[in-house]
Amino acid sequence: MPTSWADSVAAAENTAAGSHGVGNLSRPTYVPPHLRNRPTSSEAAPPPVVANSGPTYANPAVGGGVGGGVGGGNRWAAGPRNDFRSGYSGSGRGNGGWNNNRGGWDRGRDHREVNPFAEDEKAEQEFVDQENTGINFDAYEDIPVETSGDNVPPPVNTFAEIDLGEALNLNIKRCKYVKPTPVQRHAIPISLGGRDLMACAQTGSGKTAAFCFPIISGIMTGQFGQRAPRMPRTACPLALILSPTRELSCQIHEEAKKFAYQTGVKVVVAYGGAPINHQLRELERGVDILVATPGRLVDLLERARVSLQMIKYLALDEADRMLDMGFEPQIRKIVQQMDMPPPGVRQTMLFSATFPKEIQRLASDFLANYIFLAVGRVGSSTDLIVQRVEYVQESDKRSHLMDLLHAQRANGVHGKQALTLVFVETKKGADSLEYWLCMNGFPATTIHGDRTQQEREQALRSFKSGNTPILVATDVAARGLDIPHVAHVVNFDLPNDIDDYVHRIGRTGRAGKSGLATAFFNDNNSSMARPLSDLMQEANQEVPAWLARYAARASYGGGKNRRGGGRFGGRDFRRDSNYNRGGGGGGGDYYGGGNMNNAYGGQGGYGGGYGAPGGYSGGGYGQGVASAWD
Ligand SMILES: Nc1ncnc2c1ncn2[C@@H]1O[C@H](COP(=O)(O)OP(=O)(O)OP(=O)(O)O)[C@@H](O)[C@H]1O
Repeated sequence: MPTSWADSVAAAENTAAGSHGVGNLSRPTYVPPHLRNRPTSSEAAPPPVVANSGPTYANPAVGGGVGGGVGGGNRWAAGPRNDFRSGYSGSGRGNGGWNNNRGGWDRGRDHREVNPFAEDEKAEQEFVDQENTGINFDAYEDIPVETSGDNVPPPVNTFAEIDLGEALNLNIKRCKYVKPTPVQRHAIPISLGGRDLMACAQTGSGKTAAFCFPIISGIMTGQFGQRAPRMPRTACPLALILSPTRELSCQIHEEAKKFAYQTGVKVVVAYGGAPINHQLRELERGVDILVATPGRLVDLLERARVSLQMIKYLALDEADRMLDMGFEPQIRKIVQQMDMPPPGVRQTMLFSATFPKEIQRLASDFLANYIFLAVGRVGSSTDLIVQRVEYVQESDKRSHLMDLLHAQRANGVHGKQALTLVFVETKKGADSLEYWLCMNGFPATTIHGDRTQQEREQALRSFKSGNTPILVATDVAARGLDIPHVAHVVNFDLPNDIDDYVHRIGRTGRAGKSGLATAFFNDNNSSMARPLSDLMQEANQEVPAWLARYAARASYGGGKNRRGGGRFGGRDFRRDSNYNRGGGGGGGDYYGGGNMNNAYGGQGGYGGGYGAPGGYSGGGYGQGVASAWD
C-alpha cells in the first residue's frame, strides 16, 4: 500500500528508535535508505543544506583526482593544448564519501556526501557570455503525446502535484527545474504508480530525470519488507540503471547523485576501462542505485561482488541500443539468467528517443503489463535543431569543414569558439581528422574506442569546458551525452542508420535550446537519402531539391533504410494489426487501448504512425556499429 513520504519518515523514526538500536554498529545490519542520514542525539548534526557551492564541502575535482598527467586532449603540437586544471571530476574517484554512518554496509564512517552541485555554477559561469538562447520549454508544450496500455495514470503539470518528498523537491530546485518536461509529466506518475513503462521521447527532453525521480522517491519511501542477504562482500542494490557507454553511465551517475543529494539514497557507478578496485570499494560502502555498463556489471556479477536479488527497479537508458544485436545477449544474461526478480516483481522502465518495432517486440519480454508512452514522434528529432544537408565529395570534406569552422569562429564570443561536435565513421578517421584540424590551428580532441578511458574522459572534459572546442567522435558519443553548449553537430561521415543520425544531432538543441546540425552527403550515402529527407520534412526542415531527387530514386529502388517500411516504431507495436494474430508473443490481453493527446492531456489531432506495420529491416544494426561501443 503506498504511503506518503511524511508517513514513512514518521514510521522510520519509530522503527529506528525501536528495532535497530541506534548505537549498534558492531554488527552490520541493513538499514533502509529512508532510515539513514537521520542524526541521533549522540551524533553531530549533518552538514547544513547549502545550495550550490560552498566552502563546507569537499570538491571532488580536487581530492585525489587522477586527471593530472593524463594527456587526453588534442595531442598535436601545432594546436593549443588542453589544460589540466579541471582534474578528475568523474564519478567516484574524488575523495567524496557518504554520510550514512549508521550501520548498513557502510564501513567508512568518515565519509561525507560531496555537494554535487558545486561544479555546476563554475562551469555555467565560463559559458555565460556564449549562450545563444535561454531554456525554452514552451517549445515542447503542444507536443503530441501518445500512451497505450491499461489504466494509464493521468499526467501532472507541476512537480508540486507529485509527492516526491521534501529532499528530492529541494534538489529539483537546486537543479533549477521549474516545471516538468512533457516526458516527465507523463512518465513520473506512471512509474510512481508502480507500472512498467516503455517510453520514447525526443533527445534532450529530460528522460534521465523521468526515470531517476521515481526510483529515488520509491527507495526513500519504500517499505520493501525484505532484508538484504548476509553476504558481506556482495552489494545488493535496490535499483539498476544500465546504459550503453561508460561516459553515459558516468553522466547518469552525476545526475542521479544531484537528485539523491541528502535523501539517504546512495548511487554508485561501475563501468569498464576504469580500475575495478575503486568501484569495489564504493560498492562495499553500500549502494541503493547502481548505474552500470553491461560488461563491467557482468564481471561484478561473476565475481559475486554484486547480487541483483534485491532489485526493485530496473531502468534501461537508450533501451533500443541495449537490446539490439550488440548488447542483447549481455542484457539477457543480466536480467534473465542471474538472480534478478522477474517482471511483475521488479518494476522495469525502458527509455530512448528511438524504438524500432522489432526492438519493442524484444523489449516486451522484460516488461509486465506495461504502458507505452511516446512524446513527439518516435524516432524523430526535435524541431529546435536546424538541419542542413550539403552535397560534399569525400575529397572536399576537410576544406568544407574548415569553412564551417571559420564561419563559426567569426561568431565566437571573447575569442572563444562555440562547441562543435564532428562525427566520423571510424576511429582512425577520428584521429586523422583531429591531427589535421590541430595542424590547421583548430583546437580539437577525439573520443573513440581506441583511446584509454582516461583519455576519453579528459577529452570530454576539455571539450565541455570549452578549452578544446572541437570534438571529433565516433558513435561512442552519439547517444545520451548532455553537453550543454554544443552549438553545432557536423555529420562529417553520415551514419548508415537514421536512428543513429537522430541521436547524433540530438547532442545539440537540448533542454529547449536551439542548435544546428550539418550533414555532408554524397553518393556513398544514397541509402540515407529517403529516411533523411523524410525525417527533415517531419521536423519542418527545408529539404534541398537535390536530396528530394535522391530520395525519389531510392524509393524506386526500395532502399532498406526506409521509414515507410516499418523501420521506425511510430507507436506501440502492440497496436499493429498483426500483433494479436500471434506475432506479438502474448496475445492481446495486455494492451488495453490507447489515447493520444497533447502534453497537457487535451485531445490532439496527431496522426501517429509511420506507414504500414512491417518487419524490422535490420537497418544499420550491423556489426560495424557495435565496434564503437562498450
Ligand atoms: N524539468 C526540467 N527543467 C529544466 N531542465 C531540465 C528538466 N529536465 C531535464 N532538464 C535538463 O535537460 C537536459 C537534457 O536532459 P536529459 O539528458 O535527461 O535528456 P534525454 O531526454 O535523456 O536526452 P537523450 O535522448 O539525448 O539521452 C539536461 O541538461 C537536464 O538537466
